[in-house]
Amino acid sequence: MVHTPLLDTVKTPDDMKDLSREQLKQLADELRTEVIDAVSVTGGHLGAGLGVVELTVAIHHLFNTPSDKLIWDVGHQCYPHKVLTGRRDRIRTIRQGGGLSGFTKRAESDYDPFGAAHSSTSISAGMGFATARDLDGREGHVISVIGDGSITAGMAYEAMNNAGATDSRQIVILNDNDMSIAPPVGAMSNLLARTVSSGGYQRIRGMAKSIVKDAPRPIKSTAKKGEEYTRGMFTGGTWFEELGFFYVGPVDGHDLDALIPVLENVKNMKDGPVLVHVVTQKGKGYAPAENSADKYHGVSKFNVVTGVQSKSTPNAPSYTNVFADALIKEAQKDDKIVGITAAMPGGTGMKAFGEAFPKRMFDVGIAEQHAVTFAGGLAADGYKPFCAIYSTFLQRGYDQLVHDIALQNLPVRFAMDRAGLVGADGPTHAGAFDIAYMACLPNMMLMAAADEAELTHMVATAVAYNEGPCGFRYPRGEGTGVAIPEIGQVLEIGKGRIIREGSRIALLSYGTRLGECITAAEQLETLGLSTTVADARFAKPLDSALIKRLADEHEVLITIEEGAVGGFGAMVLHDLAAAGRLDSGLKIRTMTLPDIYIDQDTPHKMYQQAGLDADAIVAKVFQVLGRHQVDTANLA
Ligand SMILES: Cc1ncc(C[n+]2csc(CCOP(=O)(O)OP(=O)(O)O)c2C)c(N)n1
Ligand SMILES: CC(=O)[C@@H](O)[C@H](O)COP(=O)(O)O
Ligand SMILES: [Mg+2]
Repeated sequence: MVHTPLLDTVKTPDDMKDLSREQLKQLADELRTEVIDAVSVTGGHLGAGLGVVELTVAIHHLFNTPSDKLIWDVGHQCYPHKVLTGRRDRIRTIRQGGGLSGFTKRAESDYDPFGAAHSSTSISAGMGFATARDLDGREGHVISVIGDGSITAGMAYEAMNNAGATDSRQIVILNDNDMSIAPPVGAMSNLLARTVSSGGYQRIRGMAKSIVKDAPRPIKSTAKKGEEYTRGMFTGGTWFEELGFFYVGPVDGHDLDALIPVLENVKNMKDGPVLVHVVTQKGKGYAPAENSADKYHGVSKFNVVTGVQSKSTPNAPSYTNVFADALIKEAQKDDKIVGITAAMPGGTGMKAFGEAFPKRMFDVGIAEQHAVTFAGGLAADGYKPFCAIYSTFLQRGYDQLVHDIALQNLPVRFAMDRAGLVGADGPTHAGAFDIAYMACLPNMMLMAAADEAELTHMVATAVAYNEGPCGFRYPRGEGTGVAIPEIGQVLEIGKGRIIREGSRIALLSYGTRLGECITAAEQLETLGLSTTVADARFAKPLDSALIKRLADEHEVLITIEEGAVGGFGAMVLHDLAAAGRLDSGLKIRTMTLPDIYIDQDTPHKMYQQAGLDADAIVAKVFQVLGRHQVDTANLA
């Protein structure tokens, strides 16, 4: 049991207001211990939270949350914030079914004024709060905390460009730990590194003098030195100031003696946006995190003493690894293949690709919009770009998909990882919509892998398909354990396959629900219902001949997919309607994710809740036939 005498007295941030500096330091230590202990039993995002313990304490000590609005970018660093804001009793439920979300969530607490999980939204949202406050003539502060990784995304620049031209009071805290999930990339990252390493550059203007007047001596002398620097010096401060922000920093984000006076002065500023550049260490205060390459960005349960994470032995390779291996093999034969990731080299398998082909892999930072159009340019000039982006994050590049890729019919290949429900990350990360948002685009060719072997074939098919853009989707986690071919075979475009032949019920699967369909078919068979199972492979172009055959030769046709309404099932309905096949007595149903956001749980339970497992398929068949499942005697 963790010994936290001071933390025990903090039920809400109000209990922190009168704490002395020494007590706040003790509180930070206890808070760090509590977060480490909690994540050791739940797993989750750890390194980012450890890096902002002091910052979280300082903000809640100084500002009047929840009346003042505190907006965490991404929200993966919010565990210390949750502990201090009345959720400590549930912190060991974080990311579990029925428990706290792993991100900030409006429905969860008044202290989470804006939900997140996708990055780089906090400055825009903060500006919205600041503007609403100003329009109402209210008082109060708006604080957005954004990381050095997240500030690389276009949306953050759009927000700064807008906010910097106003005199609306808004505080942006740039939490610079020189890390994204992987090491950060890009010119902004270089600029921040130069800014931090240049140390005593801080330029002082009238306001900054008051900012440093309460600061401890080392900061004061740094600031004084800063006065002597010439105006044209190239520093991060200059850059943000050119954009209209009052820049303060860099400040040691683990030193409450530095942080509190600086934030206190910033709090007293009257007009305009201010950016406080805080330097922190990801994983701070926990040696295994500090010393690991990924700073314990996301961990499974672990032993607090050793830092060793529990690892379940996989039964099969992950889809991500199968994709990466297949692409590497294809790239050995075809030097036009290049890989692109938007700050997720490990998660998408692009790290392995980059190790095999250092000059042919591009990590563009958190910049999905740019990644898509960058791929478009490469494709337009003869390359075969594989843009590997999680389904949920590709949403951010949607106009680029439409306008830059599909409309121009450019052969960019979209490898859409994390398709379907993902588990602990919950609804923000569910790959729910890509079938619908991709299938409606003219020129787009679309596939979904039913297992690892199919994924290998789809990689080969995507390499061979140069007529226009295409996408293929596959889920998070391990595959089914089927044998993986050494090299994939090129599939016939728009042709599905029959997995098992039956006569009365037809199950048409798109993606990895195929296994559940086969299980359901076996159950139905034992109940006397002869069932065909087909794997559509393609959502676009659809295998109209296969669909027609299933419709013509069966009493019931059910489509199943790991996606939202408006996706594969809707495509099949359109196809049948166009062929006049909905005018007759065909009993057709579409099984999709329900039209709700499903909270985090194990993927198994989430699919159960979604009604997309074998039992639900069997139940659906009985419902269509108008029979109760227990009434098995007269089924055949
Ligand atoms: C739009 C989007 N793309 C990718 C991600 C995945 N992602 C989550 S956190 C993260 C790194 C963020 O780095 P930074 O903002 O510096 O925060 P840190 O983890 O270093 O505290 C990434 C790439 C995301 N959440 N949203
Ligand atoms: C916060 C965030 O967006 C990532 O850290 C994400 O949680 C990673 O998900 P995977 O574990 O599926 O790579
Ligand atoms: Mg960072």
